[in-house]
Amino acid sequence: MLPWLVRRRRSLLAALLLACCTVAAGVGLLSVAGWFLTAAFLAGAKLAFDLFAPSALVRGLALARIALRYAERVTGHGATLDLLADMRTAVFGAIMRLSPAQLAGYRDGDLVARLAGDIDALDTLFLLVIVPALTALALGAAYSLIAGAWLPPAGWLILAAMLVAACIVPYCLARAAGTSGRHAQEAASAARAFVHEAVEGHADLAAFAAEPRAQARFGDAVRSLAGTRDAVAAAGSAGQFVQQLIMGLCLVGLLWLGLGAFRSHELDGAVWAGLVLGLLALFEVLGPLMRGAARLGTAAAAGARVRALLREPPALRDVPDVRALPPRGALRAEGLGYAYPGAAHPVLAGLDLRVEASELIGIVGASGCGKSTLLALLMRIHDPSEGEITYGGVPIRLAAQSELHARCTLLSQHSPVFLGTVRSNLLLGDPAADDAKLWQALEQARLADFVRTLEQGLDTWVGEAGRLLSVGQARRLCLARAILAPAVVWLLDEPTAGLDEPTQQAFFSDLGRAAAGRTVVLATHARLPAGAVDRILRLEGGRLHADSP
Ligand SMILES: Nc1ncnc2c1ncn2[C@@H]1O[C@H](COP(=O)(O)OP(=O)(O)OP(=O)(O)O)[C@@H](O)[C@H]1O
Repeated sequence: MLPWLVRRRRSLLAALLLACCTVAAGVGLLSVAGWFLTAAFLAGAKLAFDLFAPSALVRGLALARIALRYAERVTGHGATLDLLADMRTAVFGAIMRLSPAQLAGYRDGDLVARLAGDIDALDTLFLLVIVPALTALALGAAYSLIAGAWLPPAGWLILAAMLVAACIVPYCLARAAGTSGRHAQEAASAARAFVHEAVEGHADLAAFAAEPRAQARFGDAVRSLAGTRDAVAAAGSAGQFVQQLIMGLCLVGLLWLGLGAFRSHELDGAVWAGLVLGLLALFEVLGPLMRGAARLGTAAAAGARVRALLREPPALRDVPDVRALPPRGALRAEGLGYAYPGAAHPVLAGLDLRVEASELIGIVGASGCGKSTLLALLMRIHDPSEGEITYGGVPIRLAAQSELHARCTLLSQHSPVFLGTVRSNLLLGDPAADDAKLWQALEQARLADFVRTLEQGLDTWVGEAGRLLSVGQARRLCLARAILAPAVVWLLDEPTAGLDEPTQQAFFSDLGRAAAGRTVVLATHARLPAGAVDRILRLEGGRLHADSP
């Protein structure tokens, strides 16, 4: 967290300073009040005591403490929220750098857990550990000096008690609660991931009557979470107990040392009362520290999970000196080979392909023969194990990924509909598109008639993952988005899946017109009407073979 803490150092230091001032005002208030009341009582008989200055000081310190506490809370929480926002932005950026294949390695919901729960757990560190520990040490040292000036052994006693209570006890507590904290964080993340999966697969859980089993598994997950949290809370309570014990012993020590000094007339009775009450106020700072130390194990586990994500190197990086891609050009693959990690056989082996600019190519083949894999390689979602892909003569692995993705767009079987409206989903393809252009794309994707029937038209809410649309409508929405993208190469993977036969045929018949001079590589199982594409290739045995159109 150090780089983020350094970046927000001004507001964090301000929060720390305000916390020190607040505790100092509290200690001052109780010390002065204790001294004042005792001195006034002792002077009562003599009737010669200045009441005005000390009572003004007490009121001043009381008001200052309230104002400082407010300012400290506002600054401290503001700084922490900024810190959390910085971390979330960085983690989101780290997720975005990863390739789809790398992201597929994370359990559904786990990334959300890292972005939300893990980062939340880290906010413990500043407010509940760093601030109270530093405040306790700074003010403990200052108070020991003040007390030491009146009564030297009391100074040493307070210093020793603060060191033990602010450093040694929290350290031991953090160690004792570390394992339970880690388990608590893992259990919380598992429970989140479980909810995510259950919502995603709800229809299937219902269809297979698996809801009671899911319920039971979720019950186990949250019971294990409660158990680990109990252990963390128990460690925190033990820490508080030890802290109270140290505080009590220190207080008894101060009373005993003060009594000796009072009897031998080395210490004024009022000062003695002031020192005792001030010490009580000083110990207040340790309360949050014990709670924070108990949660350090959780924070450490959360930190490790976030760090692992931030440090995961992206599978695909731009080379240092990227080569510019021409605006248009032929797409070529030579000797292409690809095997999924751990697979016994390669999906593609020695595949050659040449698609001229503006050419429409259809790729057919049995399910599982590698059509989607080929399109993913052309889009550089993975790099081939063998061979080279070029666009306009430039190897795509030497080009900037952003430039390649500006040239090529992929409509895959897994293209998502995002939470939002028809319009917001379409604007992803072309953020500057006006309504006329959006309707034109909907027409080409054969979705315009349906959208016209909707009361709110383009501004109709499509729900999470397009749940308010049928599968076919969702695919057509993704297709319209691809049509809107300024890319000159369309890689279409089963674009008509979920459409009825007449609509499929109409889509293919319109494809040439919709593509309007773009290069199209279309993978499909559907029957292609005559003239829909310029050439049809069959993918078989990892290679492409000519097929009759
Ligand atoms: N992420 C993956 N990890 C491991 N193997 C994979 C992965 N994706 C696909 N495969 C395997 O690679 C092979 C080719 O899959 P691919 O999806 O490219 O075929 P396809 O021709 O598009 O199939 P379909 O027509 O059914 O969509 C299949 O045997 C599949 O099991």
